[in-house]
Amino acid sequence: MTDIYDVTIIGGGPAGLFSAFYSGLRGMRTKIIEYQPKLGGKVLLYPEKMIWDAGGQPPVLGELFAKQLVNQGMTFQPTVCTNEKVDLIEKDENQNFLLTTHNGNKHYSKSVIVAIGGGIIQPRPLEVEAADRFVGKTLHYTVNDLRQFRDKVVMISGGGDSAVDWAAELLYIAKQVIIVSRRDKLSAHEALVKRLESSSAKILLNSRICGLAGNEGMIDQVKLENIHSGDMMMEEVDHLVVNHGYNRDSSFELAENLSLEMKDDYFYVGNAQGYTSEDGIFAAGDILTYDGKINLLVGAFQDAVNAVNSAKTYLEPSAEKVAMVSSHNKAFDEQNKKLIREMLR
Ligand SMILES: Cc1cc2nc3c(=O)[nH]c(=O)nc-3n(C[C@H](O)[C@H](O)[C@H](O)COP(=O)(O)OP(=O)(O)OC[C@H]3O[C@@H](n4cnc5c(N)ncnc54)[C@H](O)[C@@H]3O)c2cc1C
Repeated sequence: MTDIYDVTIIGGGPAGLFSAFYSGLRGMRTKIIEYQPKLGGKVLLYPEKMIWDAGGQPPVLGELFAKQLVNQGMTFQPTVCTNEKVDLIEKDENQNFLLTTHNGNKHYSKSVIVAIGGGIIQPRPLEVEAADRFVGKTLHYTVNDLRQFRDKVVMISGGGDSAVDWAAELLYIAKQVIIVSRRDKLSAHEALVKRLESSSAKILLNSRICGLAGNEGMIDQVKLENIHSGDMMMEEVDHLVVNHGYNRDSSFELAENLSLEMKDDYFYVGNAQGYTSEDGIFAAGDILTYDGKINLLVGAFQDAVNAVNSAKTYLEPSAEKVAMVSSHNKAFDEQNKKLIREMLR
């Protein structure tokens, strides 16, 4: 038999996870569909970055923050389907949504929250022969553990914000930081670039990596080419962090009778209440755009609350437009009693 959920959230990043928490709070049967094997969204790309601006939260590493997001998202035990990419959204004759994923699975829902952020994100690989031999050991696309770089020579390839961020952070940890960029200047926050320029970091501009030498996953040397003169040079390196940006796939198909207003081929234009141009489809997080939209965690959380409240009133027009504050919610009665007893002990 077809199992029809009240709301199905596409994307298990901050917006999707907070939507799942909030829809549970509002008593809606909820499902999350996420393409990656793990929930957490883009935050999983910066596990070792300190997050300072999440609001009411002490500075926290991305890894822990993602874990906390997932725990909160699971409060009301939504159904979670990972490793599934939503490819097609349709409506059936009863006005229920039918979502088909890349592996042919079908999901039925009365409403949908699109929380796909920047889409499915994969780091752009280093285009150098046999680079795969080093991935996970000394060639990194995300930084999972800063301790491995202690007193090592670390090369960072890329000249954008993330690359410069990492170079600045590694100055305090690595023996030597080398930053390599094809551009003729680093294009990141001015203050950070100045800090790097006046530090011990070696900055190699107009250069690209054209070869890696080493054995059993351990890089010994990186071969570089000056993109103007063609001159070659070798650098002795222990670890290589590649930050060449990301490939994004934010595509899915809509049935002919459905439409979502889009901007720049990937933002869904909606409003601050999460409404999109299509009845019953709401959006939250980085995929949504409207005047005043903030593409940060705090923005994703606010969007999530609004999208859930809009989905709730779409399903039950007489429902409160806004949920009560969480401490007043019956769902937490037992836990509140327990926590207060523990505090008073
Ligand atoms: C390097 C970096 C550092 C950052 N630092 C900060 C910071 O310090 N503070 C801050 O507030 N913000 C920061 N941000 C921004 C913040 O991470 C984003 O605003 C936030 O992750 C947006 O959440 P989201 O849920 O909208 O999207 P995402 O986090 O992108 O999550 C979307 C999820 O949807 C999934 N998905 C996409 N398409 C499909 C599909 N068709 N089917 C199924 N699943 C799909 C994706 O796999 C992904 O898991 C940073 C971002 C980056 C890239």
